[in-house]
Amino acid sequence: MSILETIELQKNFGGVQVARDLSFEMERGEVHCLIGPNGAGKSTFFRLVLGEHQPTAGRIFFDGEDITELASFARIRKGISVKFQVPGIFKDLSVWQNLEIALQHHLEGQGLTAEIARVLEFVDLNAAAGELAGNLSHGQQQWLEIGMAVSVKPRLLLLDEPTAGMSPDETRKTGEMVKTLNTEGVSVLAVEHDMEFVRQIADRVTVLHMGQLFAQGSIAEIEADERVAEIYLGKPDDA
Ligand SMILES: Nc1ncnc2c1ncn2[C@@H]1O[C@H](COP(=O)(O)OP(=O)(O)OP(=O)(O)O)[C@@H](O)[C@H]1O
Repeated sequence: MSILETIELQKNFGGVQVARDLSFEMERGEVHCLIGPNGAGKSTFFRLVLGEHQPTAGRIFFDGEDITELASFARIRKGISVKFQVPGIFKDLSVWQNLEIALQHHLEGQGLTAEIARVLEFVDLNAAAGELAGNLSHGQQQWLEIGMAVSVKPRLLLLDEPTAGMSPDETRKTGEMVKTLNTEGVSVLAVEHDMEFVRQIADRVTVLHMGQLFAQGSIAEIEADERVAEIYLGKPDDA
C-alpha cells in the first residue's frame, strides 16, 4: 500500500514547466530519498505534496486518499509533517516553548508535558530545554525542528535537506533519528544532497531532473546508473 502517490503531476509557473508528468509512488514504512541537480524541482514537488502549490494538472494521493484539493492545514491534520531546510523555529523562545507551540493544538496538561519530555529525549536536547533556541548550534536547531515536526506523530515526514550545514557526526546522528522514527512507523521522504546520508537511511531513491522522474531504485542501482552519474552524481558542484 502506498503512503504517497502522485499521478502525472504537472506544475507550470507562467510558461515554464517545473514539474512534468511526475508519477511517483512510495510505500508505507519506507524511507525514500529524492535527489537531483539544483533546480530539478525537488522543493516544488514537496510544496505540491504539502498543498503550498496547486498543481496545474495531476492528482496526489496520501495513504490511498485523494488530497489534491485539500488545503495545506488539512493535509497536515491527516498526518503529513514537514521540516524545511531553513529551521522554522522561534529563536527568541526556549527549546521547551518551541515544542509547546508545536503541540499546543494537540495536547494539554500532563499529556503535553510528557510528550515534550519524550521529544526532547529523542532529539537529545534534554539538557538544553531551557535554552533560547537561537543559542543552539546549527545542528541542534535542525534537531529541534525535527522534534517539532514529529511531535504531532505524522505518518509521513518530509525532510528538505535535513543535514545541510551539519558536521559528519551530526549528520550520522540525524540518520539514526530518521531510522528510529522509521522503526516507530513513520514513512520518510527526504530531499538530500549528501550521498553518505542517503546511503545511511534510504530504502529507495528517486532522481528528479528537469521536473521529471529520471530514475528510481535502490541506492546501489542509482549509484551504478551511468545516466544518473552524467546528470548528477560525482559532479562536485551538485554534490
Ligand atoms: N514560485 C516560482 N516561480 C517561478 N519559478 C519557480 C518558482 N519556484 C521554483 N521555480 C523554478 O522551478 C525550478 C525548480 O525549482 P526547485 O526549487 O523546485 O528545484 P530544487 O530541485 O529544489 O533545487 P535546489 O536543489 O536548488 O533546492 C527552478 O528552475 C526554479 O527557478
